[in-house]
Amino acid sequence: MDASKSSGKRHEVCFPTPLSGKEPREVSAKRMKVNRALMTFRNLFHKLVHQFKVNEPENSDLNRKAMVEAAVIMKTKNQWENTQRCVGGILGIEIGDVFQHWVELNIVGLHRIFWTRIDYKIMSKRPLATSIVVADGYDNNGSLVYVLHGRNPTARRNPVRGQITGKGNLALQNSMQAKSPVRVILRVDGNSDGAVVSSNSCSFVYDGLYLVDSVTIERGRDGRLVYKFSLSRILGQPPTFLALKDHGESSKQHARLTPRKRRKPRACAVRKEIVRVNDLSNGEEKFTVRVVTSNDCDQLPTSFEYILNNIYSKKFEQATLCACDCSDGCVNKETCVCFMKNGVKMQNDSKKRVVSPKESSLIYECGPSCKCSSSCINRVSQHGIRFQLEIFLTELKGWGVRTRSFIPSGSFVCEYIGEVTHHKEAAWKLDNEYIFHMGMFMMKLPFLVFWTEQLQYSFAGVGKFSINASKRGNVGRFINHSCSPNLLVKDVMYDHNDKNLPHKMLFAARDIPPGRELSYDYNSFNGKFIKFKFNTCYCGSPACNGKIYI
Ligand SMILES: C[S@@+](CC[C@H](N)C(=O)[O-])C[C@H]1O[C@@H](n2cnc3c(N)ncnc32)[C@H](O)[C@@H]1O
Repeated sequence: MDASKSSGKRHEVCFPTPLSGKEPREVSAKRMKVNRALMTFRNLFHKLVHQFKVNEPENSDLNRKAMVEAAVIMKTKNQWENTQRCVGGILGIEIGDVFQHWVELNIVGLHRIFWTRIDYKIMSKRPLATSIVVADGYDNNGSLVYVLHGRNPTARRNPVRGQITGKGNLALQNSMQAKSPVRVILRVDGNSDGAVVSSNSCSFVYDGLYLVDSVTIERGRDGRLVYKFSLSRILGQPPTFLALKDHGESSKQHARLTPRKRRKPRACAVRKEIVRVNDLSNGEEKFTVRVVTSNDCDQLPTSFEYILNNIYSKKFEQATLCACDCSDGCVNKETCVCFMKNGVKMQNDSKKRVVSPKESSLIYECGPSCKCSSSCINRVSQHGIRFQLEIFLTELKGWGVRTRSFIPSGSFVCEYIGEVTHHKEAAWKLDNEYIFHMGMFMMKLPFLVFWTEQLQYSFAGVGKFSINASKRGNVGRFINHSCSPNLLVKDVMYDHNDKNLPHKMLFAARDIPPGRELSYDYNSFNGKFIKFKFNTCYCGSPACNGKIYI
């Protein structure tokens, strides 16, 4: 029975949301808060899991326990964001954002209710749906179908035929009648093999605002009522990270995205793109680096030699780094001398991720002089790229790089590789777009004796060396600048001991969904350029300061 006939029309205009009228700065400030809350949660969660593993090795439900406890601790410290329930978009959260655990949805205010699929707000004494978590699928018309089960047939007070019961179901029906937008969060299956990562092998992706078009009520085989809500995505919203799939992509994790399996390509998705080069690295990288352009453009990047390691000028003396003699894969961080140099804060977890990318600017990894094997857990960024990356033509910034896989926050993405040269001999005075200036490590000064090496490093200035990737380089040379970047640059030492020549490693500053352009901040100290002259920045971020230093 159709409780409400759909008009059949797609909804063209976005409904007023809490975001309308907000200043771009307010939006980006809130986004930073949301990201900070997520980072705090993940650090706390990892710490608690570790603690529980030691104290309760028998407990098989440690992850869930740690998750709930971390969320409760944050709640008592008022560290949750967007704590008021509201209808529409949520400040600081963008379409395509990925969440690793259900409680993360609660902490950032996207879906305030725990473990229940429909969240609602009471308005004028009636429940109105605010958000739903969906794991169902799409029908042949491209509408999202959301199936809910009603009462047990043996229950005494069975509802009158056709009547909707349950607050959540009622809320969705009310949203349909009021034409009120509902946030849709897709539950995506995945496991931790480098694609979609989550401790409970599923993630959650914010897919934007939808309208409830219709509801049908049927009786299931077991006699229970089955409510089938049909929803359509409000047009005019950015395409989600599944746009790549709409164009015939068949990457490993796309196949796992159950909610969109049967979805038809949409008119608003990205233009048709053609793979021009299958692997720019010619098989050198572990994952292909392909080049794509739209079908009406056959441009290719200007030629350069793809290299996997920096090329140093012979003049540089590179003292040997002190090495560890661990035989346990460096799991004991208190005995590994390389790990110890990173200070008390742990730099990576067992999934080979930097736990908190913001913590330290200088990271020591084990290297060729160490006794440990190349699979030791303190060798995170020296084995090349770990995700499928793609070079594509941006509208205003020339070539750019985007990811084809989900990149979890804190993961190593790639190194900025090229020819390491002294400023005197570098071509940076010319119009060279591919120069990365290195920082300078301050030598220990008598009045700074109490400073740790890390602290001194943070106050270092611009150094004498730069990485020139104009003739030789890797995928890193194509990564553009953004004033709200999703990558962070870290200095990593592993094969030599000259702190003026660290490896410039790029790590994910947050979860990065497939299809998203990668960017870092050229204008920061550990960015690409010295502040000599600037061009107009086209990063398009609400926080854009309009300038990119070159
Ligand atoms: C290292 S290259 C990045 C790859 C480059 N887009 C290309 O086509 O090869 C740096 C150059 O990219 C351009 N670029 C990077 N980010 C930009 C931004 N946000 N706005 C404008 N231009 C940008 C500038 O021309 C800059 O000198």
